[in-house]
Formats: sequence, C-alpha cells, structure tokens
Amino acid sequence: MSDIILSAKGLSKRYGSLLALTDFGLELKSGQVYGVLGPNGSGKTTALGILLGTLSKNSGEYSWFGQAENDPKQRRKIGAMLEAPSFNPNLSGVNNLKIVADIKSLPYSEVLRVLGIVGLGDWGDKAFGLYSLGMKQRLALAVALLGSPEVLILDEPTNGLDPTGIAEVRDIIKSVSETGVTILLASHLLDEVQKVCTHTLVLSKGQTLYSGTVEGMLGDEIWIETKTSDEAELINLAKKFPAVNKVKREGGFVMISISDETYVKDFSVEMAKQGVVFTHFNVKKGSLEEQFLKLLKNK
Ligand SMILES: Nc1ncnc2c1ncn2[C@@H]1O[C@H](COP(=O)(O)OP(=O)(O)OP(=O)(O)O)[C@@H](O)[C@H]1O
Repeated sequence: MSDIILSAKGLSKRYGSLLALTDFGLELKSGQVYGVLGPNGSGKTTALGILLGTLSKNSGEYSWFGQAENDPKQRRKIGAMLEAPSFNPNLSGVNNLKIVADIKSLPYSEVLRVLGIVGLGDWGDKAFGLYSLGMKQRLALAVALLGSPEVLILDEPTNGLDPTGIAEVRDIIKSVSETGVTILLASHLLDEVQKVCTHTLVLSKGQTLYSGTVEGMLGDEIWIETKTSDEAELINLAKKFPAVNKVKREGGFVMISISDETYVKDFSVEMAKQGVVFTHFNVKKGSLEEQFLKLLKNK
C-alpha cells in the first residue's frame, strides 16, 4: 500500500484581485508532521481550507489516500481543528464532546479516550466555562481526535496560549504523532515548527519558498555558542580561523558560525592553544528563524 496520504499540486486561490495562494503543492506521507509556516496572511488557512474541501479553489487538484477529492469515506479518516469550536460553557467537557460524538455517530467510550490523550481526564466533569485557555484549546484538539483519525489537520494549534499552554499542546501533538498519526499543521511560529515538525513548507504571500525536511532547511551551518572571560580576544582569534564564517554577540554569548561540524574540534583545540578558556561551549544547528529570514530576503 502506498504511504502517500495527501497529494496536492497547482492549487491556487483568488479573493477578488488578491492571489492568496499560488501553485501550492504538497506530498504528505504517512507518519510525517508537516508544518505550513508563514507570516500572517501568507495563505496557510486558505491552503488548509482547500485541502479540507471547505473552501473552493481556482485551480489545481488534490487527492487524499489516492482517492477523488471530497470523497466522504476519505474525509472520515481526517480530524481537523481549523478554528476554535463553539462549546457550551455551561456543559461539562464530557457532555460537550458527547454532542460531537453523537453527530459523528461515535460511541461515548471515544469521549473518555480523547480526554485522556489531551490530559483532561480529571476535568471532564467540570463546566467548560471554568477551563483555562490552554484547556479550552486541548478540548478543541480532543474534538479533532474523536474517531481515531489517520490524519490530523491543525490551524495554529497554540494560538493565544501562554508558554505552559504552548508546551502542553506541543507535547500532545508529539505524542499523537508517535502513535503513527500523520499531522499537517499551520503555524506562524518558527520555534513551534522547529520543535514539532519533521517537514515544513514555507509560504510567503501565497507562494511556496521551501518545502522539505526541517533538517534540510537548517542546512549544514553550525553555530557554537560560547562564553569566555576575554570576549574581544576570542572574537579576534575566531575571525582568523579558516572554517569560521561569522562571529557575533547574541544573548550574552559569543556565537561562532562554522562551515562544518567536523571543524568544531579543530576550532576548540586551536582556541585552547591560544589560551582561550571557555566557560560555556555549546554546538547548535542553525535556527529555522535565520533560514526563514534568508528565504524571505532572497525572494
Ligand atoms: N474570505 C476572504 N476574502 C478576502 N480575502 C481573504 C479572505 N480570506 C483570506 N483572505 C486574504 O487572503 C490572504 C491569505 O489569508 P489566510 O487566512 O489564508 O492567511 P494565513 O497565513 O492563514 O494568515 P493568518 O496566520 O493570519 O491566519 C490574506 O491576505 C487574507 O487577508
């Protein structure tokens, strides 16, 4: 059986004179966590809406599980959280979910299962109106998980949450993906995509600037995050080391960009020879943010 979950090509969408999405293509494979990344208004929601069949397209085609567009049988394999569902604040989490379970003809055992996944098992009997923002978002995620979908589509799943809420939702997404569920999510948060996704597609003004693995987008560039007592001397010496590309001060560290990981050891040996004593030395891959800004600049 093919492991291609979704195949889309040439999708475009126009709102009057505005071209919101141009030639959008995506191949989503089983087990991937694909993040559609882009600033506000770049076309993320438009793309997801078309793929879910809730929005018409002007051109292009897509297919879920190799079947025809809008095939209801395929639609049942997809769980979606596009915008916050309207829950009744006076009803408990369980009773709100039971309404959705009834609509989808699912057994109530599903309600308890999904509440457990999103960590609301103990809050199921409490009124929705008492939930924190993070808990409300997790209940919305629970709705998308009803019926054990093979694919989950999430639009800005951590929108408006505080750092704790963001971390909780991230952990749920990661653990759901570890059970084999394929995930397509939209986000404007680079950090979120870097932490959660295996693949990313970068959108800007409706155009795709990159599509592929997150690792691939990060490239080979390595940053060494350092601290030492004589920063000026380190900067001076680092700039003379042949494999060093860039040196900058950032967040209390001296950041040194090096062309290849294999030169990191040589660099530290050379600095030791020159009498530099590091109190902090941490090797990192380039950040998605840097690559993202580069893509936008090169466009
Ligand atoms: N119904 C509509 N009518 C007219 N223009 C629209 C409509 N929906 C979206 N747009 C425009 O299309 C562009 C893409 O919007 P879209 O919501 O897809 O972007 P987005 O990346 O999801 O943004 P956000 O992160 O703010 O949700 C924007 O310029 C938006 O203003």
